[in-house]
Amino acid sequence: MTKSLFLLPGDGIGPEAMGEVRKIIAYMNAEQGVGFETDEGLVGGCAYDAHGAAISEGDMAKAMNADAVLFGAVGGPKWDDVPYEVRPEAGLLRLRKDLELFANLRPAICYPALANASSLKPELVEGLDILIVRELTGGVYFGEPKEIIDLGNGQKRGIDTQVYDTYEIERIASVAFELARTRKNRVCSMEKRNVMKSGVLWNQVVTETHKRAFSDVQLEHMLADAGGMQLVRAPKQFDVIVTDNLFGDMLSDVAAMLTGSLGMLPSASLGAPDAKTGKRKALYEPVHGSAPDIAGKGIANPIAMIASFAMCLRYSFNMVAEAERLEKAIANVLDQGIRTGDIMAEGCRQVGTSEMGNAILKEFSDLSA
Ligand SMILES: NC(=O)c1ccc[n+]([C@@H]2O[C@H](COP(=O)([O-])OP(=O)(O)OC[C@H]3O[C@@H](n4cnc5c(N)ncnc54)[C@H](O)[C@@H]3O)[C@@H](O)[C@H]2O)c1
Ligand SMILES: CC(C)[C@H](C(=O)O)[C@@H](O)C(=O)O
Ligand SMILES: [Mg+2]
Repeated sequence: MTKSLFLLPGDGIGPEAMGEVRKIIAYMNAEQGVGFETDEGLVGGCAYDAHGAAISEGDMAKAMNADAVLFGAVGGPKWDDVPYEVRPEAGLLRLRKDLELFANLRPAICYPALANASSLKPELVEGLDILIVRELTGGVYFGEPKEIIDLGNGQKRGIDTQVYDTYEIERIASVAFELARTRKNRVCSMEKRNVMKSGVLWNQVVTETHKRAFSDVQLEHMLADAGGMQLVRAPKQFDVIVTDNLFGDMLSDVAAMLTGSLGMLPSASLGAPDAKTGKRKALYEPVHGSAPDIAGKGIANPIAMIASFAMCLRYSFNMVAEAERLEKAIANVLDQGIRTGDIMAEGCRQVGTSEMGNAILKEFSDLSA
């Protein structure tokens, strides 16, 4: 079986974090004979600089044909004034939409050694293990019309449209219920049915999907604003949270801070399994952005990117033991008190991006021996 990986490091700290994953891939090929075949392309601002588009057609085709895409981050102030259609973020949105990556899995795990790094009291986050399942190809991100119109009276109107069809809600709810069965068997669905028609439909379809095929899973509904509050009040009450594209974006950044830093949160963006082969298209992306404030300094935390690669091993290549070993390597390095600046604490040793990557690779290779 081929194992093709298409790497899109992107902008800002994206290439810095991806460099650490590249080392792990090289190690797995050289020492474990895994046989990953890698190729690389441009996405985001760097693609705009090279081709005038946030991703070229050639790189889109490569992403489409790869077994898995590894994505770094895009964006930055350099491209603040480029036309909206070709802004860096458009490259990521096109990848998600064209590859039909409707299910974005964002696990928020608080590693024991980092309970003190969260902005919340340690007892609230110790042992935290929640999974946000974010709908990724619908909602207000892609709904039409999406425009700014001139009203002709000195006023303009900005329009975004929140749209969800039954099948979109059904398939993301099914993913959440299936994943809950492998965890604590609980799903909390978040929408705003008190204000939004799409929220009313979301609530109905999740309820019906549950009744039809997943009644063994415990289901709860919560208004998304209250859900945000509960996430910081008592986050451990949740197991799996399923929500729409925009609420999922915001709630996952909130969840990131429960784990200590945005630099800790990985994600997997998955499509539906192919009817014939069972294979699903997939892109693995840290939740954080290009972090322009620290880009180029060699101090970014590469853990979100490395943990995204662990998700790739698990979901795209069924290399579950290797994924667990890589996650254990991350936990061990944190236990040793090795920290990048964003999760630095008293008594720990502060390191840069590549030193953190090297420490994780060493643990990974020790655990593999
Ligand atoms: N997936 C993506 O490519 C993605 C995601 C979010 C934002 N963005 C883009 O990134 C740019 C910057 O956005 P932003 O500043 O709102 O969000 P950001 O995630 O880039 O940064 C927010 C804060 O978190 C810190 N941070 C983020 N990742 C870190 C890491 N790995 N290690 C240490 N610190 C880290 C940053 O230094 C910054 O202070 C924007 O252009 C935005 O559109 C891209
Ligand atoms: C960069 C941006 C398009 C993206 C999103 O809004 O989905 C990011 O914030 C994320 O969380 O993945
Ligand atoms: Mg976001």
